Amino acid sequence: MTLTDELYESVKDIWKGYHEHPFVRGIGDGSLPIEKFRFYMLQDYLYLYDYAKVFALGVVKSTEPSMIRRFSYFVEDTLGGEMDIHSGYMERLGITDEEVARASKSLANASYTSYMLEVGFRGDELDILVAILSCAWSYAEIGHKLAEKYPEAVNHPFYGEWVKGYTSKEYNDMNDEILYLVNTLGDGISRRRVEELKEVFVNCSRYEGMFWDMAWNMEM
Ligand SMILES: Cc1ncc(CO)c(N)n1
Repeated sequence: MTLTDELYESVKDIWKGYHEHPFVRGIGDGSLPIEKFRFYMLQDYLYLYDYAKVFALGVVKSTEPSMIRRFSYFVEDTLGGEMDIHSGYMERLGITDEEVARASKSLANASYTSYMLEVGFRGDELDILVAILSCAWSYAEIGHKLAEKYPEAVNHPFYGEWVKGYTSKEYNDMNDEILYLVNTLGDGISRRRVEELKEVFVNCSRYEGMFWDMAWNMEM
């Protein structure tokens, strides 16, 4: 069993909850009220700046030139790739730069990003990749399952772009690369280390669940 198989095993019940979540299902069948999505988009936009910073901590913590470059590329891929999905929606939803500048993170968002940053400051490259993995991998899985369960979801006039973004080759390539790096760096680590990484993975997965609840309830 690879490290990522083992990590997956420890969160599969939590992840099942994402696929049944009313917010996620609402994106799939197009029934999600726009105001909830607007709330989510702004929060997720703020989230992604910190997510990029977690990758940036990987630049700081890495010693191998190839890893420094990988992390730097992930920073750029987040700010310039994934955030393109957001920019399109921000415009359509009328969320201006001023509104972003004035906005503050919800408690769930602030807790989640603080936790990931703390793992990044405290840990090494592998901790950083595992903290990131539950985000990247669960969104790839959500995109994939939505496209499978709701074949029309990608054509939805509003939510289609979101589903397309997270089922795109670029997004999935990045996730595959993180999976590969976790298994490579994690090859031969001690049981104790595996347990530490599982704790990070489970905590981040629980935070993902809180983020979906926060979005659905528009809860600051
Ligand atoms: C909260 C959250 N988790 C994961 C992703 C995917 O990167 C995202 N955009 N937002």
